[in-house]
Amino acid sequence: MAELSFFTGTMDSGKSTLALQTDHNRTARGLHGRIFTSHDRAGEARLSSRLGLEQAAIEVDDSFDFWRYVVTELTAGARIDYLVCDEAQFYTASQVDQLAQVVDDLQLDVFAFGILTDFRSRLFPGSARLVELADRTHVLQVESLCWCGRRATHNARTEDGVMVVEGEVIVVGDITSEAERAVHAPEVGYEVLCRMHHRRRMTAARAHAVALGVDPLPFG
Ligand SMILES: Nc1ncnc2c1ncn2[C@@H]1O[C@H](COP(=O)(O)OP(=O)(O)O)[C@@H](O)[C@H]1O
Ligand SMILES: Cc1cn([C@H]2C[C@H](O)[C@@H](COP(=O)(O)O)O2)c(=O)[nH]c1=O
Repeated sequence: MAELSFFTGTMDSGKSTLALQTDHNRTARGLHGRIFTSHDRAGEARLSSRLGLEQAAIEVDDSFDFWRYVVTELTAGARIDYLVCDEAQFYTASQVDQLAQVVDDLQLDVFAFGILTDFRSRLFPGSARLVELADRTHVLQVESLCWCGRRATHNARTEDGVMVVEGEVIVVGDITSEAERAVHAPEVGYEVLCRMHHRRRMTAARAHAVALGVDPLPFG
């Protein structure tokens, strides 16, 4: 039986790497897949991993129809055994419904990868629909860590180094390392945090400033 599988984890937990590995292992066994992504950091129609692997992919915008795409390809004689769908948090709920239809009515496996919540700790619509519809939801095994050492569960956004909780939901960007932050805090960056430090808006830089006594605790 074909399945709709959803693999989720914070930013930098290895989802894109697993997406590329999933495709690689199936291609190596003679299966034929299609790779999809949306707003990848490497640019349009690319699926990239921080480990340096990158692949061409089909860009999914809001008007893209998975069901129509697959049916058109199969009707034209193409062979498709599975779909790999990265950055699935950016897909619309209807697109996730189309993926479920592809699984049920065409018996193709669908492997979807994405973060669950945005910088405000609200579910992305695509991820919410995946949790509702997936046959299996897997949380990635490689744990990202908060600066305090706890498991990171939340994605924080920073603007000029300061954590923000208001703004556009989609802003493509990357995790900023401590070393990068020390030299230059980018306009928009991301940092993974545990829930407590996300609630308290306590990024690594802020914790450092508090420890040095130059920043008050965020109470009141
Ligand atoms: N220099 C490095 N050496 C080893 N592993 C790394 C390095 N840089 C990133 N990683 C690992 O790469 C993974 C992030 O990969 P990626 O697939 O891009 O994540 P995601 O798609 O979840 O954001 C993490 O598991 C991280 O530990
Ligand atoms: C939290 C959050 C993230 N994004 C963007 C930032 C990145 O471009 C991607 C996540 O990619 P990854 O492969 O999982 O690292 O999503 C966003 O647009 N809005 C957010 O709230």
